[in-house]
Amino acid sequence: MTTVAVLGAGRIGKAVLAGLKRSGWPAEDLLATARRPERAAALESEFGIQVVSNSEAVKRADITVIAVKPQDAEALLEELAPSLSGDNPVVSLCAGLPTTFFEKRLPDGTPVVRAMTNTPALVEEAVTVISAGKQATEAHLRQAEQLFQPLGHTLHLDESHIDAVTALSGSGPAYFYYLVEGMIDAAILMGLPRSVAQELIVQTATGAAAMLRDTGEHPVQLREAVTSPAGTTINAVRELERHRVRAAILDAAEAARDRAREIAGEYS
Ligand SMILES: NC(=O)C1=CN([C@@H]2O[C@H](COP(=O)(O)OP(=O)(O)OC[C@H]3O[C@@H](n4cnc5c(N)ncnc54)[C@H](OP(=O)(O)O)[C@@H]3O)[C@@H](O)[C@H]2O)C=CC1
Ligand SMILES: O=C(O)[C@@H]1CCC=N1
Repeated sequence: MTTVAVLGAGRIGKAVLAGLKRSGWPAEDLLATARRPERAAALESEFGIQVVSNSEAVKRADITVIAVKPQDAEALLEELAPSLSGDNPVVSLCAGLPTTFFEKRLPDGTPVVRAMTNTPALVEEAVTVISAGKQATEAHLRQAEQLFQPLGHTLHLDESHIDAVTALSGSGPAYFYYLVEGMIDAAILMGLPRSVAQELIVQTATGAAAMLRDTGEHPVQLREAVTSPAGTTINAVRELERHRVRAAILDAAEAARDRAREIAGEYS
């Protein structure tokens, strides 16, 4: 079996480990790293896997997943480079950092795959996009895909799209939570008890998401089905338009995309 090492098993790294375990990956073929001993101990007890040093992890792994924050990647790569052979693929989850960032710092020929997933990975509802760096072949992409399949959906896209993907699906859950928070506030404003407000809005969000997924209809059609002539919904839609919510969403996504580009510039 392929040995997978997850370097920096925080929120996203843990989601990858959990997915692999759910898919039946043997615990003895999974390795993780952490920089604090208490985190290492927690990972060992939660997953029943070995937590080792970064250099030992890459020496033993057939495929290495980098799941540290972008600002921690440079130091990590300095530590790793002497222990990597250049044959085994490295999969980066770091927002903003291009595959060239890794290719420059790792031994010549190291195949690098860039991936962007999202936190619904924790409930097997992620969407992960993977892109090949210069030395990554179709076989490396398939290997990377195996890691993300247990987390939800996986798509392949050219790396030129990954900053946009980061801004949309990577950050996207936060935008939906923000909308849900606003709707819960509206329920409180109108006097509903907080416990009812939460249930009402979370189930409305879940139901609307299930309709989008299961009917295959365009969101406009689904919205029209809710919006009765001279009814209540159109009054709300008018307010959303008056407050330029759609323009705000476009601007917000572009701002996230631009931050991803800025990160690339900061750590080129
Ligand atoms: N959160 C999200 O929704 C998404 C995040 N990403 C990307 O995934 C990556 C991880 O994000 P996230 O999981 O949220 O971040 P976390 O901070 O939760 O996890 C990163 C982990 O890496 C550890 N770490 C840092 N440096 C080292 C090192 N040298 N050796 C071992 N461990 C180290 C950190 O340790 P410590 O606990 O000591 O800080 C931390 O536990 C980021 O690059 C991010 O851009 C991608 C998609 C979605
Ligand atoms: O906010 C971030 O930088 C990370 C990347 C995508 C989602 N969270």
